[in-house]
Amino acid sequence: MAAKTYPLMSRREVEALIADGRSIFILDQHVVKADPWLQYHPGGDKAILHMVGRDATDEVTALHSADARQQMNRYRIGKIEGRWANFVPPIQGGKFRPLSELSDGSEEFYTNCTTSILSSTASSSHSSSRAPSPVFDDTTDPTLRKRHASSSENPPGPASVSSISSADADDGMSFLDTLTSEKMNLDLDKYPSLDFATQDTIVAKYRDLHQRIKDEGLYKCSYRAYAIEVCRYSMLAASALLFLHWGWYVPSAICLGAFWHQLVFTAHDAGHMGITHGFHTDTVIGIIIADFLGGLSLGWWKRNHNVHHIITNSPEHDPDIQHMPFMAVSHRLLTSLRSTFYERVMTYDALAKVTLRIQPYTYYLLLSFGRFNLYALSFEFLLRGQGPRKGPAWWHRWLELAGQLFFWTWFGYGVVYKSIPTNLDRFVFVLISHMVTMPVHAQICLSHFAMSTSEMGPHESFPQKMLRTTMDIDCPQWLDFFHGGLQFQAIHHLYPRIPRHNLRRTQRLVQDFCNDVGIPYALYGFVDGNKQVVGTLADVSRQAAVLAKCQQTIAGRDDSIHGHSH
Ligand code: HEM
Repeated sequence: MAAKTYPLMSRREVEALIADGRSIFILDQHVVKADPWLQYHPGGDKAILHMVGRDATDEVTALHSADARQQMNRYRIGKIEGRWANFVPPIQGGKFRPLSELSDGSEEFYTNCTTSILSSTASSSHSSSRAPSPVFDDTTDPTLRKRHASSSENPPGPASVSSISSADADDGMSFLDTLTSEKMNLDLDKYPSLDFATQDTIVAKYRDLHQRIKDEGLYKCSYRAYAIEVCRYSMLAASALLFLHWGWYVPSAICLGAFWHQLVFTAHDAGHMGITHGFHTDTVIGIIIADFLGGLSLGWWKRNHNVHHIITNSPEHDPDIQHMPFMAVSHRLLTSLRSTFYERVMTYDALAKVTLRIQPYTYYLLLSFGRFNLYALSFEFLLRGQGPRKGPAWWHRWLELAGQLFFWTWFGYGVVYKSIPTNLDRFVFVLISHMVTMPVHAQICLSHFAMSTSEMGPHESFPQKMLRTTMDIDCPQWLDFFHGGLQFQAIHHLYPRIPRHNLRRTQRLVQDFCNDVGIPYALYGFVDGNKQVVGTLADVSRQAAVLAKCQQTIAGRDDSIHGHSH
């Protein structure tokens, strides 16, 4: 059968369709209109909305099976010629012009490219994607943008508060804007240029590497490695039951916590289709682990995590770094940003002003109670039906609800209520078993909290963004079971469906790739990585203190002006 041909579409035509409310992205040089599929999409609508107006080829390849990719052909409406220049998607504040506004032409095409880069730092909390950017607003051609002379001398890590001059700091917003510029400049210095030629080379090499990974069989799951995992899980579960039977509640709680801690890693693998690579099979494995054995919703986690993988470390869009009012890893959260994931303003309120000031000290304590919060979020997700209600994943919610019933029966009724005699013992058992899972929460935060949260615009390639916002943890191979594959986050973000037990082998290939294209590969020891995270929290805490001072000064100045005028 002859391959279907599609009409050639200009960037301007695509822009006009998006202005008209269509959800359009580019895949393999084709224009894909996803509107009819949005409500059926197992990955949720937000995952697609963050790709509108962009070339989504690398994101789509990373996150889908070959079958799903095949399905996307049904939604093709045209093709494009040449290099696609990404727009800022509407969900991120991008503005699109209907056809009537301007006619098509090369000059406008050029303006459009430039505009979308200039608007790169526009946040969804701004009314327009064309808000001036502190770094790019005096730039006319992004492809000509100069790297900073001092690039190699800049220390890694966040800009220090002391580097902000008092002139900048004389009002709160200019202080925060200066910080934003500083951090973006650090990234511009540290990472390859965002011009099209450089980014295209990175993408081409990233795709070559993907082919090599496939050729080397690194997508093949090691079932032997999972058999060892299952033995470990079974031993922990059996020990928890045995100790419970003997009335040794504390050792039992520790074993149960360790069992949950370990299970999370396999649920994560399954959630990424990283075991059998079958969407439904892996999801069912994930639901059995997360819901039936752990009482947490896999669907809730996927909904968050899918978006996190697409716009990693974006303060407005990535739910994994949105923990206001308890924690903030970016000074930008001090401006009450609007979360496009939660669809609400993350107010920097009176409570946040207190909690963020002490966040480096409360961080691990908060993480210790993380699992309780996850129950609440799971219930909300399942009861409100926030997951896909139609399409291939419609029934996952019902299986999850059955899983919740099962969990609260065996754990809530069977273990806590029936097997433990006193309320005090029950309380201690629940507390310890849940707090023992803290390292997994720390591990998740570790990968991203100390990495850049700067938005570098729509033309940054997928691999560069993933490596700029994610760090890996160096550990000896025998400790891999403790980190559960999450120590290879950067590699996992580049290729999320690679089975966990092959990530160590993939690491060497990725390191070569990074050296080749000049992207720094962030690799820290476990302790050093944690120090970086606490350092970032301390930085934001100090920035909050400076902001408060700026605001006090302004309030004082206003009062005295007011006083004089009377
Ligand atoms: C018309 C376009 C699309 C179709 C037909 C489609 C189809 C699918 C299908 C069938 C799955 C199930 C997993 C699989 O079999 O691979 C899936 C999952 C997923 N899709 Fe899409 N997709 C589309 C566009 C996108 C876009 C643009 C993104 C953003 C990068 C995206 C992100 C995801 C994610 C993150 C998952 C994982 C869901 C999970 O495991 O819970 N999809 N998609």
